[in-house]
Amino acid sequence: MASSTVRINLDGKPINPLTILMIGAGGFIGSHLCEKILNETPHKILALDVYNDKIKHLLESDSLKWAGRIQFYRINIKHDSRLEGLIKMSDLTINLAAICTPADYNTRPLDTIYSNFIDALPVVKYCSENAKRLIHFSTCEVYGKTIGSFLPKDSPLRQDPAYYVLKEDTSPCIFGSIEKQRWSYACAKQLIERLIYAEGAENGLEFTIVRPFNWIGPRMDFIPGVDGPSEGVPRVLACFSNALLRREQLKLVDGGVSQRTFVYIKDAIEAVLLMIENPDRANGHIFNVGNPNNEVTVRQLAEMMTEVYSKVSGEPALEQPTVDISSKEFYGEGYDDSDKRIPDMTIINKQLGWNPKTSLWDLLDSTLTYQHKTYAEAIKKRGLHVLARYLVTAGKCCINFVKRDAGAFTDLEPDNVGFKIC
Ligand SMILES: NC(=O)c1ccc[n+]([C@@H]2O[C@H](COP(=O)([O-])OP(=O)(O)OC[C@H]3O[C@@H](n4cnc5c(N)ncnc54)[C@H](O)[C@@H]3O)[C@@H](O)[C@H]2O)c1
Ligand SMILES: O=C(O)[C@H]1O[C@H](OP(=O)(O)OP(=O)(O)OC[C@H]2O[C@@H](n3ccc(=O)[nH]c3=O)[C@H](O)[C@@H]2O)[C@H](O)[C@@H](O)[C@@H]1O
Repeated sequence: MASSTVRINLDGKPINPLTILMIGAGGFIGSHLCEKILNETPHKILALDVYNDKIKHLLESDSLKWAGRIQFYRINIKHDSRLEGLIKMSDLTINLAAICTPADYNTRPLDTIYSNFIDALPVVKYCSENAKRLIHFSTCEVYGKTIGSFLPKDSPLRQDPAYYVLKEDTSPCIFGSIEKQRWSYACAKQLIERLIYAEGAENGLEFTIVRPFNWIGPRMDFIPGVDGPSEGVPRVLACFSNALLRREQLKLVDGGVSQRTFVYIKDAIEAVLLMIENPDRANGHIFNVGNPNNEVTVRQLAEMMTEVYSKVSGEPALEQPTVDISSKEFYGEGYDDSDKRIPDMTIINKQLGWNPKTSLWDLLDSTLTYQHKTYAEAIKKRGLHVLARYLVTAGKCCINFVKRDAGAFTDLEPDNVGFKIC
């Protein structure tokens, strides 16, 4: 931050520079939060993660204006004795670390529960014991299914917001049966919320709990086979982006009838900054952070993304851009779904005056522009290599390498070798 003017918070109080320990800083939300803090505040960040690819641009150059205000710690919080020391060094801890992709919840339920509950325990304990403030990232999934989803399909009560709008202080948490392992994540997040709340009530922990409602934008998850495993299944934005980039059909799980509200990551991060800088208004609260105006079914999301991507890439959409798939085939046994997620905004409005701004069309436009610029070329190159590999294996051609002798065919990296098929 260039200016040395005193910044004031919502109550007109000066904002003192903070040292913030951000656990999970190398992820999607963490990378945007680091950028925001470094660009717009004088705060220091101790950025903790096992990966740092998404924040490399913030760490690399000494000449950057924020040099010295961010320090990366490659730490796995499952087993690292440095954690308590870092919490003690900081004014505030923000915990983002988690397994949070639905494809893992029913296939790796133990890892999911350990990551979202057991691994978060020491963070809560050290904050409480050392009287340090904690902002913990939970999820809108703690609400589970809506009450309305249990009503008969033709019940007029389904139109009544009392049966579907999700409120922090009154809505119940409704999960499926134990064999529906989808809910392992939501249940672990709910229990850590209850523990944090109890630490606040019994031991005076200063906490804020964030319940994100489908935050999306650039750098979310990975594109399978490019910057993540080929067989990996990321969240819906990256699944659909991947299909669009490869000119494949977008897969609609169980007909794509589930509904979601999507909020632009840059809007959501503004809410988090308000929480950081207004502790008197944020402590002791649980906040929904979402955009109730951006509701669509997953099918509508697929249609909109197809239209936006066609505009962004200049390529016409496929004749049949989507295909239905069962959840069992897509996610495996034990999957279940949230039917509808509309956040009630009363508490965040009252406490922090925050409202999201960006429409679904606009946020998809900027996000898909980013996806196209970042991945389209890499995917084309990889496609050529797969084709070449197939042709060689099938004995249909031989390959002349044109840049360097790359040794075994399997060692080829699209970026450093070219070839001619003959
Ligand atoms: N993106 C959303 O819309 C959304 C919605 C609801 C909840 N959340 C919650 O917000 C948080 C961040 O989500 P995200 O979308 O940025 O996910 P992400 O997967 O991109 O980021 C999580 C980061 O935590 C790190 N991490 C995980 N386990 C760790 C460990 N043991 N030690 C150190 N680092 C570890 C990962 O390497 C990753 O960089 C999560 O707690 C998630 O449950 C996100
Ligand atoms: O983002 C959130 O607020 C929370 O919700 C997500 O859960 P969900 O919205 O179900 O996950 P997505 O992968 O984004 O899927 C959204 C919907 O699209 C569907 N889907 C997903 C991928 C796909 O290729 N096709 C498809 O139809 C899913 O079945 C689901 O109905 C994840 O659990 C967390 O990241 C987070 O806590």
